[in-house]
Amino acid sequence: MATHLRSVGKKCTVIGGSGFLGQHMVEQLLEKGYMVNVFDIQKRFENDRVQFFLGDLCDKEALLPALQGVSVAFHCASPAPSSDNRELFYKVNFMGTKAVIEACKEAGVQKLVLTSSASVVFEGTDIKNGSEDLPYAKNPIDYYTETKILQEKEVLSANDPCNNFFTTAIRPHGIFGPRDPQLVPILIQAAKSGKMKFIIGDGKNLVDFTYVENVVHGHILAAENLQKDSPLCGKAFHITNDEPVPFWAFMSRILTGLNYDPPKYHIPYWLAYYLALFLSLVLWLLSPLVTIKPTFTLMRVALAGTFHYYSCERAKRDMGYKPVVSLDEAIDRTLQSYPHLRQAKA
Ligand SMILES: NC(=O)c1ccc[n+]([C@@H]2O[C@H](COP(=O)([O-])OP(=O)(O)OC[C@H]3O[C@@H](n4cnc5c(N)ncnc54)[C@H](O)[C@@H]3O)[C@@H](O)[C@H]2O)c1
Ligand SMILES: CC(C)CCC[C@@H](C)[C@H]1CC[C@H]2C3=C(CC[C@]12C)[C@@]1(C)CC[C@H](O)[C@@H](C(=O)O)[C@@H]1CC3
Repeated sequence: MATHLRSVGKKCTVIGGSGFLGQHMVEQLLEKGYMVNVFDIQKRFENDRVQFFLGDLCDKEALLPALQGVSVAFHCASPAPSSDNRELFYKVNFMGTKAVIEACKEAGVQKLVLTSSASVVFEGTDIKNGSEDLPYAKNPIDYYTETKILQEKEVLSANDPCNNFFTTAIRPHGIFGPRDPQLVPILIQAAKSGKMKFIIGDGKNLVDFTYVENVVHGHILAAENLQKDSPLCGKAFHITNDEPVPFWAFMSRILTGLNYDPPKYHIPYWLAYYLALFLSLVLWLLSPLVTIKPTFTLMRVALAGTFHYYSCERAKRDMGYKPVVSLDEAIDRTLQSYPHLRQAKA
């Protein structure tokens, strides 16, 4: 109730509001009484209560109309990690984020909440209950992560209380839920083509998978607690389900829930890693002739074979965060939302 009263009459803009996370953000913000603008390069849904602004976030002039009269901007736009396009990541995540910051300041937006990623500290080695104090990855595992680091640094250093401009970053990890175009669809595609037979490593590595509604909840709490002298100013926060789970148990639960066999043969982590490295070299050599998107990338193998779970104590302490949907419930809801990916029983 208190949250609802505080949010009445608030106007916000969701940059990237047509995306997976963005659409869920829009739905919950509307439910909480916010007036919502969406700025995105594409329009992917219809809603009379939302004002759409189509454009590229790299263009400050295009952003300005979407930010007029707005007190909070949520920036959750990014090229898809699978696009593997170095120039595009740099242009949108780094240069584009600079344009977002400039446009927010020019339009008089007071709060900017960035969707960063817990992967900004991940280098392919184990992280157990990692806090936000871990250093940024010195050797980020892919271009996407490299530019998420640049982006987060840019947003956090733009925090400027003297000019009434406050910034914060949310670092989710492994977002999943209805309409996710990435995790479940890629997994099922791999299963359909017979590539999900192997468990990389011993299968005991714990990781975070975070239900999209919890991620949205974290963003809204961040916006509502971001103000002068608050501990959120210029800081990053992990938002997770706070229930780390073995990577392969989670994958198996999704696969069996959609009637696919779970992987059962183990291959050593080092073997999968060198195979993915060899594959990426071959694809790089072939790249002038043909473009192939491999299922097993170095990033995916590293994520599948190591521990990577994070503490969300800082978010609990500074913004009163607590997951609103448990992992069990989240998996059930997600499975129910993909009837078209379910394999008919033989
Ligand atoms: N999905 C995950 O597991 C995950 C985990 C951690 C962090 N994140 C971050 O969360 C955010 C949202 O991710 P998502 O999974 O919803 O991705 P998504 O691809 O579904 O949505 C991204 C949106 O950004 C828009 N966009 C891309 N380039 C743009 C541009 N130049 N101008 C305007 N709009 C543009 C796209 O059209 C799309 O609607 C991203 O910043 C991503 O880095 C995602
Ligand atoms: C070995 C396979 C074929 C497993 C297939 C599942 C993968 C497609 C997903 C498992 C973990 C996912 C993940 C991401 C993408 C999809 C997976 C690799 C991210 C890299 C997407 C971008 C986010 O910023 C990352 C984050 O920090 O949360 C994701 C990490 C997990």
